[in-house]
Amino acid sequence: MSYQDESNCYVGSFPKDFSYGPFEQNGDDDNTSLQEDHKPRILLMGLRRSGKSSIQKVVFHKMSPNETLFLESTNKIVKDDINNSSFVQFQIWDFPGQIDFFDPTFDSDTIFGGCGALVFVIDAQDDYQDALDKLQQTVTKAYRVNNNIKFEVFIHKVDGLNDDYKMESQRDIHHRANDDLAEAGLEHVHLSFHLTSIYDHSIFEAFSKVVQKLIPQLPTLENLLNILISNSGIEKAFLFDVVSKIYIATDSSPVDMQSYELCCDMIDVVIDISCIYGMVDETVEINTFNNQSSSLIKLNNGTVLYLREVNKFLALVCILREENFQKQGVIDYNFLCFRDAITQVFELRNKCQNALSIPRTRSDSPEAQTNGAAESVESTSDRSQAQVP
Ligand SMILES: Nc1nc2c(ncn2[C@@H]2O[C@H](COP(=O)(O)OP(=O)(O)OP(=O)(O)O)[C@@H](O)[C@H]2O)c(=O)[nH]1
Repeated sequence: MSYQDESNCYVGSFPKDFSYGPFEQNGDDDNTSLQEDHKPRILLMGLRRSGKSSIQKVVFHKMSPNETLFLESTNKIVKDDINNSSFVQFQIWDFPGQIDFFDPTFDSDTIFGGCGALVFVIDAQDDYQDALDKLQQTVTKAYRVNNNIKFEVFIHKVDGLNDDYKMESQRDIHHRANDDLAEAGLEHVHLSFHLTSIYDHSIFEAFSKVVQKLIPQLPTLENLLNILISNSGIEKAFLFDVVSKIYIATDSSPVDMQSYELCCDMIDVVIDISCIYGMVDETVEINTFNNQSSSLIKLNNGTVLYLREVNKFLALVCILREENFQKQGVIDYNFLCFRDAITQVFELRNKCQNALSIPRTRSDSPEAQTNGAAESVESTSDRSQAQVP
């Protein structure tokens, strides 16, 4: 199903109210709350037409890859708030390709200061020398402001390349990008490289890895998954954010792309069936993916895919051998323990967030506003920088 920007339409398999909220949030919007501005930010940067907006729309707004052909060029920073009750909470800022760091109105302190990860997109189907120059400039500028930023390079549009050329490009880009950084005296800065395309699952996999680096609870989640699989005879388990299909954690065994794709497809199947045939009581809520949701698919190679809902936005998808599924009772019991543990992690996180937001809420009060100059300066400059000349 494709994306349509009309009311009452569906976003992929989901009713629109199941998505992350407004389709796009303009940086000029006065309603942008302080709290939103304090979420970790992922910046999408790269040359014009490298595919930044397409990535954001395909991964987070269920736009079909073919529809990205009609996307118009971005000419100002577009902020998109990715926010649900799961661990996936951040803002994505999509930058125009022609951004000029030397323009005096480009406030790099504000832009890079609150940034968690910077995704730099390189069009691998094009000559990438200019992109590499821009990458060096961008990393140098960003690192000077904030040395905690995770730098992620997406070698993008690899769908058009054969396997040999893909590997060759990756090696070449990796080499030249690191040489450029060394030249700038930044040899200690780590760049992570991902081969991506919006036409397959690679973009979801790459974004999963970016997002995971911004989840402080990741080691706990991985630990819980390790305990679950070792006690249940499971081969591989993914904890999915069902709206975006990015996995926010997996156990410590290596991820192979085919397993990930199978699990993604399973989520699509479950959501599609739930939305088409699920019991919908419109007076209560339209959500048919709920705590009753589970699914079992037996494959012809003796393995089983098993999905269980963890909460409204999270699902556990496991791959296991058919003979191990005979003890389903044990698996289900272990799953309930796992779900309880996840709930506790959530509660703890919410407590911490509430504790952090109390001083902020106080500073929003009228009397605090007269004294809280630093906070208000930050928010004002944040918005004024939403426009790029
Ligand atoms: N073959 C292929 N084309 C892609 C891919 N991703 C994006 N494109 C195409 O690349 C073109 C440019 O995409 P945009 O998302 O508008 O690029 P952008 O970087 O946001 O461009 P600006 O807003 O001008 O900075 C569109 O025609 C997309 O369909 C990909 O993975 N593979």
